[in-house]
Amino acid sequence: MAQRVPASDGGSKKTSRIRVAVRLRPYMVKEDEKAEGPCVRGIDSQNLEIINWRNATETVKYHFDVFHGEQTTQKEVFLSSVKPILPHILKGENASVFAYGPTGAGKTHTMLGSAEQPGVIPRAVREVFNLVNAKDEDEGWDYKIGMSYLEIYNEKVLDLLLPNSQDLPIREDKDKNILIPGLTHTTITSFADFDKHFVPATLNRTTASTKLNQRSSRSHAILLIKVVRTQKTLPFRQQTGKLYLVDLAGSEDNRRTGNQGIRLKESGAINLSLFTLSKVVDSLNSGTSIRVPYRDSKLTRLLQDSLGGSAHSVMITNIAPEYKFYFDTFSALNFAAKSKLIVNKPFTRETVAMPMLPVKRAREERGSGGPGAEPTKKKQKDEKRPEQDGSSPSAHHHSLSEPSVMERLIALEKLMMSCQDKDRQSVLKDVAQSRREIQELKEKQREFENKAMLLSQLAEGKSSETEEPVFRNNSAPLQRKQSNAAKPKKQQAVVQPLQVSQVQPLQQLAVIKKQSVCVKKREKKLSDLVEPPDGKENSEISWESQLDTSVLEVSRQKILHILNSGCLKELKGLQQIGDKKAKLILGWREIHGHFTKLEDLTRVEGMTEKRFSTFMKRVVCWISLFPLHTPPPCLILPVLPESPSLPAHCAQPGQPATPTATVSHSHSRIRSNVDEVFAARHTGLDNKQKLHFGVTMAANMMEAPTVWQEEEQPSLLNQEGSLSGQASVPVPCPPVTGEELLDSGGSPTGARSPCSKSRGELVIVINEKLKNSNGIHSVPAESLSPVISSPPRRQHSISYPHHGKTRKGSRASSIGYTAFSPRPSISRHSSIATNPPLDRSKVKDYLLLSVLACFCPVWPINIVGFVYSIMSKNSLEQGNLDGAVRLGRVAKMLSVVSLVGGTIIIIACIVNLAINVKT
Ligand SMILES: Nc1ncnc2c1ncn2[C@@H]1O[C@H](COP(=O)(O)OP(=O)(O)OP(=O)(O)O)[C@@H](O)[C@H]1O
Repeated sequence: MAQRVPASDGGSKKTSRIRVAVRLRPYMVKEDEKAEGPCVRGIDSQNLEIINWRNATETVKYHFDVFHGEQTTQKEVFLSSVKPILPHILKGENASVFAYGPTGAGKTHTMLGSAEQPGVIPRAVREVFNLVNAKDEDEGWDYKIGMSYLEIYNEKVLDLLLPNSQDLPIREDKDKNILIPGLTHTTITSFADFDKHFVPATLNRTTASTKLNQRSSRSHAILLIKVVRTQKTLPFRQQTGKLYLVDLAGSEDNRRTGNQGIRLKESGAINLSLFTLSKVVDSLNSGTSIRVPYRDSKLTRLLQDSLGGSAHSVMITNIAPEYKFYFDTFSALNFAAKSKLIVNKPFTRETVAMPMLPVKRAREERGSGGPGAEPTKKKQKDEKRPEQDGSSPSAHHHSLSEPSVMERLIALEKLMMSCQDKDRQSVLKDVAQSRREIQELKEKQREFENKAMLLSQLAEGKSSETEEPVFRNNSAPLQRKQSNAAKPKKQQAVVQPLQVSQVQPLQQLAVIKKQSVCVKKREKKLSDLVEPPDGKENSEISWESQLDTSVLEVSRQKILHILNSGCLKELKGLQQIGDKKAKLILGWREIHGHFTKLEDLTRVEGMTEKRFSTFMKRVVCWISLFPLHTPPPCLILPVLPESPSLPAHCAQPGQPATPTATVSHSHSRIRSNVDEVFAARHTGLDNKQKLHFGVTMAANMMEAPTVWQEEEQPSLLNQEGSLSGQASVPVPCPPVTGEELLDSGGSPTGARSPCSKSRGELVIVINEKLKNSNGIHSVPAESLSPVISSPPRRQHSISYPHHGKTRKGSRASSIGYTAFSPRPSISRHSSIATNPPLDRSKVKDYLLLSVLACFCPVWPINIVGFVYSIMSKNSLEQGNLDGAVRLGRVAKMLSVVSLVGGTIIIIACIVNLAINVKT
């Protein structure tokens, strides 16, 4: 969550008055200067005077922060007015520079300038890069710079980086931060990079010629430069500073501009927004007004932060010396004079990029039915305390956990996460190497934790039985066995982030379920837990407790990852997140930086606690079952010492014996990669039931192995933590049948229908090739149940019992996508898998054809065709290729019909005419 850290000076809360500079442009026509002389002139570097229109023998004097005379260069303006505020944005504070003044007074010249005389914008951006580059590496911060560019034209917010963009909405979050969901934000790495994006975007800005300015800006342009700096080490603080560079459109007297038609309309919008700006300034100055009318125009809404907000602001008021501009100049100076009284309250926007410790602890606390919110808060405070004083026992935990180790682990984890994108060969190498390193680090970490526990026990005088260590061990049960000889209660230690990594999915699934819950779960059905039949939502505990914390944590981190780095489309792919919410999330990110924890989502507009909890239920379940960025769902088959039989409570009356595969192994773990698992055929299932079906089956798959763990707790590891000897691998039947599924209440006895009678059939595809870098062997598919087939890798097998055939498609890793599909339905999933992505080049443009058709006398068919072709074009621009193709087809059809029909009509007319002429 973004925090407001007061930008303090010497401990006192800092306020910053808007700095107002006035710049007088030189005469454009030298003759004017000679003929009438200027109506305004500078007295010194801060004062100027203008002729009093009531009495021409008097002048009115003004005092500003800076006065730039006609001879002032662009560089001087930048150095004295703009450069001083730029360092603030590197500290997570906001800054804004806006040019104000009548049309033709030199605002664009000041802000943009020319190639020979670059203005504030290029100089400021270059300076930001200079400041970042000058930062010492040893300071320990990473800097990232990005840009957005928009214009407000006729009260529409348009993205200048995305030509032909639509009007974008302006939103405000709970913390009064203004955000524009959907606005393009581009990362820039150098000034040249900035130039590459900025120059063409500037050409997109609406300009036109008026009587007073050859190239008059018809819109307000706002360039946003965002600097995000992230600490390289724990606690990975992240500060986001924004620089707004605003070139306002000039106020216009339409009697003099000669505006008509569209120019007049533009002028009306410009004047109205500037009038609102002046009302805002008035109301801020009066100090009594209850409501500052920021919302009365888009301009003031966007500048809300800079006027009476949190930015360090500089206003450059441009004025012209000519008499014809007298009243504009006079009112601009009055506006500037009252603006300088506005006081802003800058603060640093700070987030923490990575959670320091696993969240599991919080859940454990809740699960223990213990303290409510207050004690939890207290605990959190306690956890923070060691950083400050380091005197409490828990301080030992922190100090002994050695940030450097944590950092290395996290770095390794990152490496492995990023490995997904690399070539598989190099990935395997990296992973193997990383695994070795992780193992070493884990050992080291464990040592520290043991010491930490010891110290804490000594300090608090409690036995290890009752003590709960700060770090929990979520490592795989097989590894834990080693140290579990004495079976201390919940003796858990080690490093959560590691288990997010790609190399660990099997362990994650192996510990998918707490042992005590697994049997109950068979009887109760997970579907009930995900969403109970009465429609009421279970408390968070009831569903979260069904998943292992490590899996839960991984899922949470995945969601967090998507929330923090996902594009609009990816966000929309999350359950419960529609277009609007995705945009709001993007906007929230814009303002606050990263989501530090999932609960931050509730701070996004419209995301109530209830919605959040539903969102979590669905998404966490799906992701935990089908990780998106990890390899396809894997199933760990439990390894038992000697052909163990299924525990009595797991045997189902009337159910065929659980098929068992016997495998000989001399390696540490037996691991079956269930390449893709899915169900087919859900006649009569609605979406909700399909969701239950998917979740239930997958959860059962993961649950099944732990059933045996409960009773047997087999210890197959030798000293090196590896397994030897013969092992039997029981492979469960699909644990939930279609009938069970439809009967969402479930049988109280937990008895299940035989697989053969099920309406939904689970097909497990075992990847025969699996023999991964770990030396882990797959379970041979032949030795498994008949329902388990072994198609080549990356093939998906769906069995339709009533068709008596199996359909195969190349649906590699598609389960992951299903987990993110807006409506998780298996049928949809299937369609995603079978429809290859459309090639953009295949979408044809029928605009010309439909325009031609418009000349045919078959109205309104041709007009409809024309409309369709435009819609197709729009869809293409919005990335909806499918829609574009469909609309294009209709457009083509209508246009062809129009052309053919029109041609026939024309020919008929000509023939008719010819006959008439003859007769
Ligand atoms: N300080 C200056 N020195 C030299 N030329 C200037 C200066 N200021 C403005 N000009 C020139 O005056 C003309 C009008 O300036 P500019 O377009 O920047 O005005 P503006 O305030 O942005 O007008 P509008 O609001 O209509 O866009 C331009 O040709 C510009 O080059």
